[in-house]
Amino acid sequence: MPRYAQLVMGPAGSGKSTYCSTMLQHCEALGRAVQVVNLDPAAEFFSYPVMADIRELIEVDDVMEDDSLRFGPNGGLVFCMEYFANNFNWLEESLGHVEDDYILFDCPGQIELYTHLPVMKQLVEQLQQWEFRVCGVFLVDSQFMVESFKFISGILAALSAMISLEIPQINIMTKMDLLSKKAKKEIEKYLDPDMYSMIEDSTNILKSKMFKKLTKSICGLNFGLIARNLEWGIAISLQCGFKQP
Ligand SMILES: Nc1nc2c(ncn2[C@@H]2O[C@H](COP(=O)(O)OP(=O)(O)OP(=O)(O)O)[C@@H](O)[C@H]2O)c(=O)[nH]1
Repeated sequence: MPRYAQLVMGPAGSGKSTYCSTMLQHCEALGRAVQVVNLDPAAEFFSYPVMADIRELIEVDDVMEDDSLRFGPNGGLVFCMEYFANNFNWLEESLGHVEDDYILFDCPGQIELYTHLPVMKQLVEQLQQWEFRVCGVFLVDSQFMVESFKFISGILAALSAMISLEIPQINIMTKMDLLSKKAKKEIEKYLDPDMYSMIEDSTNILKSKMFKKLTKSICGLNFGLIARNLEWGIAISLQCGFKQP
């Protein structure tokens, strides 16, 4: 039997841990066994039980306090993730070998891990060798997607993770409950975007002529097709128990 894994990715604060905790509750309610692994060596708090926690292997604080390394928070995180990549046997031991596993990996928020550093790709390959079918779940805070140029930057981040990891990926807009009624309506157009009308939106909002021109040329690329192929979904906030403020 194959095993299944979701890599839950996205910028800092986009809702990765909340997604994992909500999925766990949701699957429990459906009677499906799902486990969560924390892969963020800088995590301070999460509200779900973990089957494994990277902080048992290495923690950012320890790396930053090490006088011979002298890393700041970002360098420290990259160091931790490289250390993790050299010690996948820790993960193998922690996961054990139960058939029909379904595991959510709560990943760190540093975007460079998904766009150009090799560690997440190495993790994907390792999981595949252990017979996991791996899927990416890329979260973006919907509040950062309500304007066209922000949407374009969101799809570029998601696209770059998808290309670098080469796995099926679902892209999710989170925190919908925090949007105003108007913004919620607005955001629907991003589910099936028409980049030509977005060019108009962006050029009305942006003040700098150069930035307008750049946004226009980016929209002019075949972004409509890319955005549609990325298949955005919306995290159902009510799953998380959040209420409209
Ligand atoms: N209102 C609302 N708040 C949310 C939602 N999802 C997450 N949050 C809040 O957003 C904050 C960040 O959420 P996390 O789940 O910790 O985000 P993360 O991506 O794991 O954060 P990092 O691990 O720091 O990268 C927390 O205060 C959450 O309670 C949502 O759908 N609605």
